[in-house]
Amino acid sequence: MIGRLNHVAIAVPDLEAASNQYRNALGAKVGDPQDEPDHGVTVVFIELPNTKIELLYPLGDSSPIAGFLEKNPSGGIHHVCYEVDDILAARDHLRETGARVLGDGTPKIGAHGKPVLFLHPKDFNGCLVELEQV
Ligand SMILES: CC[C@H](C(=O)O)C(=O)SCCNC(=O)CCNC(=O)[C@H](O)C(C)(C)COP(=O)(O)OP(=O)(O)OC[C@H]1O[C@@H](n2cnc3c(N)ncnc32)[C@H](O)[C@@H]1OP(=O)(O)O
Ligand SMILES: [Co+2]
Repeated sequence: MIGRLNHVAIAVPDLEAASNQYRNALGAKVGDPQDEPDHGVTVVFIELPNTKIELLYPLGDSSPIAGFLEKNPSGGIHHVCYEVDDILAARDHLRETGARVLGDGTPKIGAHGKPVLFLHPKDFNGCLVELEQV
């Protein structure tokens, strides 16, 4: 069911500093910050030859990543995103396996304009999993 690794997301305490570090120290192709108010984050995408890095910074006062950054003030890997062909079929299958789909199970439109869902980290070895329909 899951396909390519679409991105690895890193929550950062300073989006500009992290962007400059990837651009200057790591020589990566770094995009511009993109506010995603529906998700409570500002994101910066870094294009790699085989996947993307998604830098995340809280946006607004009820960001879902605020708690993560409080616990990890230097930042840290926040989630991985796998691609799926059919996100509703994936959701229903995962629910049948007992996995918790976060929210009410209705996909939201993510940063790439595609439907996304999240699976609880406690059900996937402490790793927050995002699914993106491509
Ligand atoms: C623009 C969209 C973009 C895209 O790719 O298109 C995005 O990726 S948006 C990304 C931001 N949105 C989300 O992350 C939505 C899904 N996340 C959530 O709903 C929350 O972050 C949640 C429920 C995973 C955790 O929320 P919170 O930290 O407030 O809850 P708890 O403190 O109760 O945490 C419960 C338990 O889980 C551990 N935890 C929390 N976050 C993570 C994480 N990222 N990775 C691994 N584990 C995580 C936390 O430490 C708690 O564990 P415990 O042992 O009980 O302390
Ligand atoms: Co993501």
